[in-house]
Amino acid sequence: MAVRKGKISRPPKKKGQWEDHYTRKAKEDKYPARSVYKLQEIQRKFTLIKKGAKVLDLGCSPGSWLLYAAELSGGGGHVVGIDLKPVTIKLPPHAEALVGDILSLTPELEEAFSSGFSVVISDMAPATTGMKDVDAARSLELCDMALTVAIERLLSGGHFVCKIFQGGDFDAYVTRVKGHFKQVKIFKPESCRKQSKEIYVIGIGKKE
Ligand SMILES: C[S@@+](CC[C@H](N)C(=O)[O-])C[C@H]1O[C@@H](n2cnc3c(N)ncnc32)[C@H](O)[C@@H]1O
Repeated sequence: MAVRKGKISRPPKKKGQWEDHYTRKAKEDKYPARSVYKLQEIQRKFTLIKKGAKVLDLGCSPGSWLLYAAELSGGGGHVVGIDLKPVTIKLPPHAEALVGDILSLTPELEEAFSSGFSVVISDMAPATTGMKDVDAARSLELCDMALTVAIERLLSGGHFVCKIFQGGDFDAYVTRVKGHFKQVKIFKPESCRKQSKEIYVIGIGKKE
């Protein structure tokens, strides 16, 4: 490895190094991100989003889950997303994306989320540092907020999907989810990158 001016110089990344089958497929299928296939696998296994569903999508940018959830719920449904970043893709009329921070909701956002949802999905991810424990702790903070939002806004019998970076508090989080849902499943979609610590906690049937 060549060393210059005290810095380690790494071989340049090849163009498209992180492109894989799912990235290419997302482009072909006209979704803005490969993450759509994770929700698709979850949907194929658990059938959580039905026609007419009212869905809240936390961490929705760039909009793949939002678009897919809107396709599943159809025109009779409604999908609302929130993210720190705007969604710039064209959405169908029954889907909307709001900009905001789930960790400090403004009264306007509280209002937009006020009515009963049949499904709350969260693919939120913190900006990663590469430090496993820090990343897991930040992910957990987002997951706890997603669970709070789900408990407050889901209809009885509603479902919850939440991405989490596995860390020391993972089991305790799953226990918290179990307190509010009739069934809880842990699922790692095939389309998750193999090196990723992410996994999905799925709460089925919110308790009364
Ligand atoms: C993996 S991306 C979501 C991809 C999305 N599901 C899709 O399919 O297009 C994770 C998102 O979580 C968002 N996020 C992270 N922290 C957030 C917060 N505090 N409030 C809202 N969104 C947040 C990020 O801005 C990022 O866009």
